[in-house]
Amino acid sequence: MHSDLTITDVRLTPVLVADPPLLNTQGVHQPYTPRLIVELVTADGVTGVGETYGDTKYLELARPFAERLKGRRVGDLNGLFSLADEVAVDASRVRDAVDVGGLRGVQSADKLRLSVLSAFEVACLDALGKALGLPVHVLLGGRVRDTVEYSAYLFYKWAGHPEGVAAEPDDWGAALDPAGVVEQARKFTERYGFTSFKLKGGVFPPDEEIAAVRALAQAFPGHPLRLDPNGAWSVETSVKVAEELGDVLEYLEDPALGTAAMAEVAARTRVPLATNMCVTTFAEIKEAFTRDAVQVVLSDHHYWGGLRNTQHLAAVCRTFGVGVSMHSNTHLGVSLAAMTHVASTVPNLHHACDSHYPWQAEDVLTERLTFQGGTVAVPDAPGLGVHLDRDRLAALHRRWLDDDGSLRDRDDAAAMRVADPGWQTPPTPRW
Ligand SMILES: O=C([O-])C(=O)C[C@H](O)[C@@H](O)C(=O)[O-]
Ligand SMILES: [Mg+2]
Repeated sequence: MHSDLTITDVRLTPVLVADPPLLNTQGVHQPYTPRLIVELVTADGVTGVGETYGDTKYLELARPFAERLKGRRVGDLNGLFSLADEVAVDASRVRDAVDVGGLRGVQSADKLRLSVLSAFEVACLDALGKALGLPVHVLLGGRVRDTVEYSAYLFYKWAGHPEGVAAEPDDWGAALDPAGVVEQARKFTERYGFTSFKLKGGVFPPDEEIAAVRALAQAFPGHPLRLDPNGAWSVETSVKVAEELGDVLEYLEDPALGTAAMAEVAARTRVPLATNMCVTTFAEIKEAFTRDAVQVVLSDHHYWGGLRNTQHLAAVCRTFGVGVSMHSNTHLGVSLAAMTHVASTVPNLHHACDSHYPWQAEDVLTERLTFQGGTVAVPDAPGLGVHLDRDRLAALHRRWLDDDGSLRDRDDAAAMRVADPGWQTPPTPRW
């Protein structure tokens, strides 16, 4: 085959995607969330697509990265890492604190770079797969399962965004107590067939969240349950919750903030601890694994630096007897396809992956990916196996263009201030 896989054009399309009023410990989701769609075009006219965070700090890096990509080949995946190193990160973008709108550990320049690189890596793999007539999972070594299991990602939520805020309505209703959480879980099972459940916690005092998980355990006996307060609890509170829910939890996710606190909790409970906050980079693995601070790492190909880095992470976890699964943040179908391809290739993936996708009624694809029995079938068409719907992409981009800038950077605390003007990001531990 003599196809010319040189990248001749790169298109960056920031979009704003409708998001329901989902609550977390920092605040509430904005009515629209920024995402970035990346397209690479090769000399032969093959287009590859990727997706990542769309906030300004990612766009700032994606633009120079895109310029540097032109003239390179889509198969040069290793070269992406040296290219990323060349892109300067504005120091003001890197704060020694948990991300204001993503709850995915401490921000660093490298993590920002990797979060951008990952979209280009996925787009390269998509283009390569299309050019070769092979699905992305084959380029990653081949799938070891035909379907990938996802869990129902339950959130406390309001019925709607605050009055006066422009937003798309949703049909999920409010969920602010145990009965509301169980009802939401039932909708998830009816609509998508999910059989395991994760509740986003850190929103209400721990006793209320314990009651919600107990109610889930009663409504869905024997089903895997997780609770994730995003580091909102002290070590003592974490241990207490672990004791009270030890008989029903598959794992407790990031009960306390940071490796030291997680190690202390882990030493005092038999409930496995999972994280997408204290192990978010390769550099954080050694200390966490040495201290036995976490038993499951939730990879996220966006900030771990792509699909191949996710496989590397899984191999490290396997070596150390640590479990692996996948974290998610608000995302569209391009990312769900990428997650599904890589998850299908990881032999040691024994927990259902997270996905926000059911919360996103909007997408940029001609055909949405579907969950059946809580699983997504691994696409076998060339590349990611998805196609962009240009009209939808243009409409979501138009929304981004029309925004006055207030929604272009996700900030859950700012969104909460619309309803509660005195709201500040709560200090941790909150309880
Ligand atoms: O597992 C997690 O920590 C997440 O999914 C982080 C997200 O930011 C979640 O808290 C959210 O969407 O509010
Ligand atoms: Mg989490």
